[in-house]
Amino acid sequence: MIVTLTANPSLDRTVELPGALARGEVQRAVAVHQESGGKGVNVSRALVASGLDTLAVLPGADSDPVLSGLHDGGVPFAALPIGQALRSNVTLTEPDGVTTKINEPGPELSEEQQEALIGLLLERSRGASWVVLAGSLPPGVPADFYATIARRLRSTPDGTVSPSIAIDSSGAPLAASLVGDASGKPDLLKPNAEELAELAAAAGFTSVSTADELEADPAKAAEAAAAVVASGVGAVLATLGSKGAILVTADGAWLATHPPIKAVSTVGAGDSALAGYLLAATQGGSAQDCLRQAVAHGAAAASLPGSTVPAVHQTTPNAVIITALQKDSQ
Ligand SMILES: Nc1ncnc2c1ncn2[C@@H]1O[C@H](COP(=O)(O)OP(=O)(O)O)[C@@H](O)[C@H]1O
Ligand SMILES: O=P(O)(O)OC[C@H]1O[C@](O)(COP(=O)(O)O)[C@@H](O)[C@@H]1O
Repeated sequence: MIVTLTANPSLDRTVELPGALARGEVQRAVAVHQESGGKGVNVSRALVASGLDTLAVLPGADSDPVLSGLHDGGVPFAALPIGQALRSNVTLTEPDGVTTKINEPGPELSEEQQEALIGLLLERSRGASWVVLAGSLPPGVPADFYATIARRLRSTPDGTVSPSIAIDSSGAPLAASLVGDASGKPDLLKPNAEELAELAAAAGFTSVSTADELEADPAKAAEAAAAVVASGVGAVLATLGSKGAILVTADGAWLATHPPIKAVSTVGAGDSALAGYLLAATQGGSAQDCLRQAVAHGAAAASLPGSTVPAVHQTTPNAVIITALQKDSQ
């Protein structure tokens, strides 16, 4: 089973615009899509779509629309009531595929609620193969929340095998995943190009590049990711938007590309890519198999409206081309 934690879930509203976004003008939406979202929630939704065993752990009341959506969508979840409504995030999509996202901060979690959420996750993660810690942290939660959880997941007093840990976040919580001893560091990090640029800087990679440069130059992205792996992370799956993704481990570095698609909405594409990776990993796939399925899932998600996640049969892994890269860090 793959357990996901979304500390800051959201009701994702995607508004399709008839043309380019016109600031300061009134525009009429062509269509609106609404989905339960947040990074871990999306990973669980994508895994359910492909028939995998998963559980989404999150805060929220049973009556909250995010939880009702999970219930209606057949996504198993365990929720901690927090006495506050979850947030709504809005995405504006333009016909040429450009998306603009506005993410709310979300409800504050008290120290007691944070501890209760960790307790719920630890209890429900027993026997899990992977635990995914994903998304931004709500107000009040310290940046090292994921590192603390990773340590606690790995301190199994009865000697049972602890799950592999994946982290997909941004900003301070992402940088905090590189700090401290090995027990707080993830087996897998899933940054996008912007987050890889932040991570590489945090890992002390001196020839830091911008997100645009990393997307345009996969070899450079692999160098940046190798610096992150050298700091004690098991593997880095860095997604590079329409350029595909790279995977860097201690054993090698690879680039995966997919033939061009018509991008409809990229919301949830990164989360779908992570789900594709985990799908292949739990089926015993090699590093290259995992990367291939990640990019197949990401491309399929980007071609679907709103934050719709693809099932594996909607993906085209055979169309993905894998190339080996040099991964020498500085
Ligand atoms: N415009 C696009 N065309 C084709 N594939 C895309 C596009 N945008 C995203 N993808 C796919 O989705 C994956 C994740 O997208 P990316 O934008 O890098 O992540 P995130 O959603 O986390 O910011 C990419 O690796 C790629 O497979
Ligand atoms: O927690 P954050 O960083 O605010 O991100 C949450 C948002 O990201 C999403 O999970 C989509 O993520 P990706 O586009 O990176 O796959 C949305 O469902 C959600 O609204």
